[in-house]
Amino acid sequence: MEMVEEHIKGILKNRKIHFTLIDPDEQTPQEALNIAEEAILGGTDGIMIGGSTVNNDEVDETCKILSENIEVPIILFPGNINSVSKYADAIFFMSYLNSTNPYWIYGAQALAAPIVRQAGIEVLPMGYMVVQPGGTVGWVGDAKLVPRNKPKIPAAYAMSAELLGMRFFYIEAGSGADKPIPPEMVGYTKKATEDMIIIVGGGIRDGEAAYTAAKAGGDIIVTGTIVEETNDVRGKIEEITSAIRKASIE
Ligand SMILES: CC(C)=CCC/C(C)=C/CC/C(C)=C/CC/C(C)=C/COP(=O)(O)OP(=O)(O)O
Ligand SMILES: O=P(O)(O)OC[C@@H](O)CO
Ligand SMILES: [Mg+2]
Repeated sequence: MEMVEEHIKGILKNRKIHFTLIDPDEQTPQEALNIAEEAILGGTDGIMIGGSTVNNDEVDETCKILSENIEVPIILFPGNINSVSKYADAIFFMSYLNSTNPYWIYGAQALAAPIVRQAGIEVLPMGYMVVQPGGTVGWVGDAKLVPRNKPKIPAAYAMSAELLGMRFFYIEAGSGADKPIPPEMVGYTKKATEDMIIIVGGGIRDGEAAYTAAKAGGDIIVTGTIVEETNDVRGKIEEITSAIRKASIE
């Protein structure tokens, strides 16, 4: 397969992107494969593998079965240094920019670097920022959560992340958040950067919310919890991906 970053940029020339996040903690690898296949039929562009509490065997086994069966990119969204697998295509190599704990800002990255190089997977350098309510990842990551009414804060962080050479920036409301990232926050962040790929996730459950995030300036819209909750993965993802495509052409 072509390199994941090039693949993403190729799609972005024409439209915005949807990724499905699968938490390997929540189901067997075979069940994860079933979900991924349904999500692909629903139009998702890639599968992210991660969770805030996972172990390496779960990540490895889930990535392995996916890599043997699906064509879309498999991208690690690591919760810690044990979330690396050679069966993935790429990893969001992320720094948790609004953590108060140096481990999440830079310690984990230094510990993970040799493991990632050993795995031989593509690296996608990413700034990660968690906004209120923040959920489990806000708590686990000792975050100074961004207030929802301060849209310019992530914008300034994104600008600085771009200056440091990061090429992706993820604004996260927390998995299962009751409300997604406010659209004006996405908008300021997109405008503050020149070439960064802006990823938006947390609490997006339907076409309308996905449309809002894409329309506001999100390049990649992520949904995770919704596939754990619905019994119609394909239909739900179809609703979300068609809303993202609509936001892309308007
Ligand atoms: C660079 C490497 C390899 C590691 C650093 C990793 C960093 C900085 C992680 C930040 C902290 C963290 C715990 C992130 C988790 C992100 C994530 C995978 C969230 C999605 O998790 P879900 O599993 O949906 O949430 P729940 O655990 O609440 O279900
Ligand atoms: O589970 P949801 O709420 O879709 O959030 C996805 C992702 O942003 C979590 O890290
Ligand atoms: Mg989860």
